[in-house]
Amino acid sequence: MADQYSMFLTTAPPLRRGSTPLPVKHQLRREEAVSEDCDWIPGLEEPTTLPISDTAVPRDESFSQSAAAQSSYHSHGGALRIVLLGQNGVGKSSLALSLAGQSDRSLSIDSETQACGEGYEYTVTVDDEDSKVIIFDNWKQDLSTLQCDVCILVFSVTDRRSFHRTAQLRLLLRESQPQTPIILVGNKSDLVRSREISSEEAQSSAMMFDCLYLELSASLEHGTSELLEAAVRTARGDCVGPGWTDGDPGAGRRESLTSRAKRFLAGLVPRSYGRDRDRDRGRYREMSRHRGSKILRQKSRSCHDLSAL
Ligand SMILES: Nc1nc2c(ncn2[C@@H]2O[C@H](COP(=O)(O)OP(=O)(O)OP(=O)(O)O)[C@@H](O)[C@H]2O)c(=O)[nH]1
Repeated sequence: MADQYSMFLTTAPPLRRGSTPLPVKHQLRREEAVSEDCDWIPGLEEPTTLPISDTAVPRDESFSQSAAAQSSYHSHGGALRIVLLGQNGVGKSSLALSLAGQSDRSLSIDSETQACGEGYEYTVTVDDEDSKVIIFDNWKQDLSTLQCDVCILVFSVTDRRSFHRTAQLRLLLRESQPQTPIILVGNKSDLVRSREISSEEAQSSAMMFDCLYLELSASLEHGTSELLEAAVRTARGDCVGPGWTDGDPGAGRRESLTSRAKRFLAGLVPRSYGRDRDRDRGRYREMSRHRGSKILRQKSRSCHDLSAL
């Protein structure tokens, strides 16, 4: 009995002060515990207490270790490396193929990535500038060793779990790859009836993580050219933030946390509220000018113009 007790003492984990922040992996587990509809990804449950930079990275089918090349784009002849990450079945492969069909270059498989059975290399022209691009749709390396110029996190708008998965991936990336720019992509926008994630929800989420959100359909090739352009600009370092629009003079500047928070809150208010209020005010002024305020004071009983009530 005494031996058992001493064994317990030697193997028990060290006590953690309440004020000590939990490792990200544990935070994610806690998040799962309080979330009703977010299933935990089995690959993240591997028993380990090592820091995330060592082992605590997702290991689903897209994340198994491999000896594939992992050098930065500088050692890839200046090619911009774009990686697609996301839950299985969200359409990463379809998207990679669709992106490959979006430029006027001849598609070819890069010799190095061909050996890994993944990756498409081609040249694309964005903003009158040619760029060599390599797209990986099935990154098989440890996430902490990921070296790319932009990371596209893909979820399916018809699958809430895949949306939560991108949130988990964003946390892991921010932890291990804080400099890697991220673009959030909601795929399968063509499946309107089975949609589970609204554009507003995804947009708000993207704002909180300071990344661009794009919605598209890889099957219909709708929105994929916009994604390719945004990915190339981001990879080049031409900042494409959440508030970025084509030709925006503010492009390249980082938005302050305050204005991001404001826009996030604005996204939570029903969009029609402000519009309708302004429209009604405008209508009131218009009517006052043409018909006189006397008419407005008479409340209409007509069902055709409820705004007069
Ligand atoms: N309706 C619709 N279906 C899509 C779209 N994109 C992909 N799919 C379908 O979703 C399924 C999964 O697509 P994949 O491209 O294999 O998804 P993946 O993320 O690469 O999956 P894994 O290789 O398992 O990681 C396929 O049946 C595709 O045809 C889309 O935009 N709309």
